[in-house]
Amino acid sequence: METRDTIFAPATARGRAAVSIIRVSGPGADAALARLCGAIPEARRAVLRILRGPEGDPIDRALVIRFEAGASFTGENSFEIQCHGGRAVLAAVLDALASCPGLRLAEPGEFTRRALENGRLDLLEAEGLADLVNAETEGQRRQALRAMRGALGDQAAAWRTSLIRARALVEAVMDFADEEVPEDVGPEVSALIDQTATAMRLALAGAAAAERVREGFEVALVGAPNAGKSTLLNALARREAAITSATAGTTRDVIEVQMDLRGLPVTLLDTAGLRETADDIEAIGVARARERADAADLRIWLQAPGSAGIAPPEAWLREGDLWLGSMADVGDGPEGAIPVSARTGEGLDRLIDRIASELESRAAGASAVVRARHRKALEAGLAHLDRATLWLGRGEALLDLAAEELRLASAMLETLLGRVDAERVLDDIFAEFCLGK
Ligand SMILES: Nc1nc2c(c(=O)[nH]1)N(C=O)[C@@H](CNc1ccc(C(=O)N[C@@H](CCC(=O)O)C(=O)O)cc1)CN2
Ligand SMILES: Nc1nc2c(ncn2[C@@H]2O[C@H](COP(=O)(O)OP(=O)(O)OP(=O)(O)O)[C@@H](O)[C@H]2O)c(=O)[nH]1
Ligand SMILES: [Mg+2]
Repeated sequence: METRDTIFAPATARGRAAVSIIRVSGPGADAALARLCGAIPEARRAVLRILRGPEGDPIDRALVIRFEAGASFTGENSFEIQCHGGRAVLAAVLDALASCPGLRLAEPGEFTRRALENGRLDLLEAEGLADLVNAETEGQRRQALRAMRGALGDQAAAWRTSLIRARALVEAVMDFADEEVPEDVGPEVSALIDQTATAMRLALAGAAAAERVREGFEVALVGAPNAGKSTLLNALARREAAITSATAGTTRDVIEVQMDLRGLPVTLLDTAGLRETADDIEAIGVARARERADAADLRIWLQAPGSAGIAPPEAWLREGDLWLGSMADVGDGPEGAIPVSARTGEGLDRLIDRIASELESRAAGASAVVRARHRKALEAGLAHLDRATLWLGRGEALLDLAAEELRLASAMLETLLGRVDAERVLDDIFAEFCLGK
């Protein structure tokens, strides 16, 4: 086996902090540890040591934990330094590590990549781990934790087992083609394929919602100029994110504000007021407003009092979209619209409740298929299963084609689990990781 580099990196964010954690992993870990703090401590036990630089000069008094190969996050010999936070201490510890022979700074995600290569976790779990570190809301945290604990991996492994059995049965029939086949395996093969396909379809049905929870829902504020969209955005964001004015046509660019609505990640979009306009720049803004609102998960149409003529276009409001009577402090809005005043705060809580419960009901349908990569692998797998079923219905001469489709369907599940041609996806996935992860 090739000898690997020993890698190190801060595992905590840089900057002023009480404590910083630095990770070191690889065959040279023990030697580096001895150089930095003398005797090698017992494994998995926090010990307090004076860390020393290459000239023996003290750097810090820090906690050190050593992990042995086979019982560490990466699977390799490794150790952690929990030193005082702050730039100078961190820089000095990193310098001391860099001066150890064979040690180099890790690339983002490299510790997890080694954990994966050493079989400590699979690709789906590594992706879940990345999502957990990136999670900003409760909903994202819960979904990522499920993924990290193997939610989709367990299902995919079970589906793969069923498909391998189905293929073995088909191949047995092929091998016995000239002889008497012991029993009719057709019903069992069909049942295995149908059950697997049904379960995969169910998982796919929840993919869109799961991807939304991972990436965030988009909610667009739309309406005529001066309907109060930007003022409402600012009130919901609790900061002056957008310019507001009594001049119609103030907003041109789409303004995005990230929010946490009851644990769900939401990007709220403020858009240009919709109208026919001779102003070229405003017209671009209006086109962008239409485009983004159309693509958003939810549209909130604002209508100010006395603007009866500018109701939302029929085609616009889709199921779950909301219609607001804005500036409720000034006067009544149209019949059926939810009264809201960004000025007095009237109706804002109710509005947030309505948006949150609409998105919650969508998020409730989320499956473990949280990434486009997973969705595509399952879609491809299902297409192979459909073709397998087709060949199976065409008689014994085409059984080899069915067996091949079953093999390809299992291969898609292996891709999902990262067991085959993972290299290509690994670079993409680990590029999103933080340094030190
Ligand atoms: N200080 C510190 N905190 C941390 C981590 C870390 O590496 N260091 N983690 C890192 O991301 C997370 C915890 N995850 C970990 C996962 C596996 C192992 C580990 O040593 N696994 C061994 C032994 C398992 C056991 O004792 O049960 C193994 O899998 O063989 C350690 C941490 C979050 N908190
Ligand atoms: N009284 C009252 N005035 C409001 C309210 N919301 C907005 N306004 C006023 O209405 C005017 C237009 O508000 P904006 O938020 O800029 O309207 P907009 O929909 O973003 O307009 P465009 O960007 O031009 O499309 C401003 O003068 C706001 O102060 C409200 O709830 N009550
Ligand atoms: Mg505006």
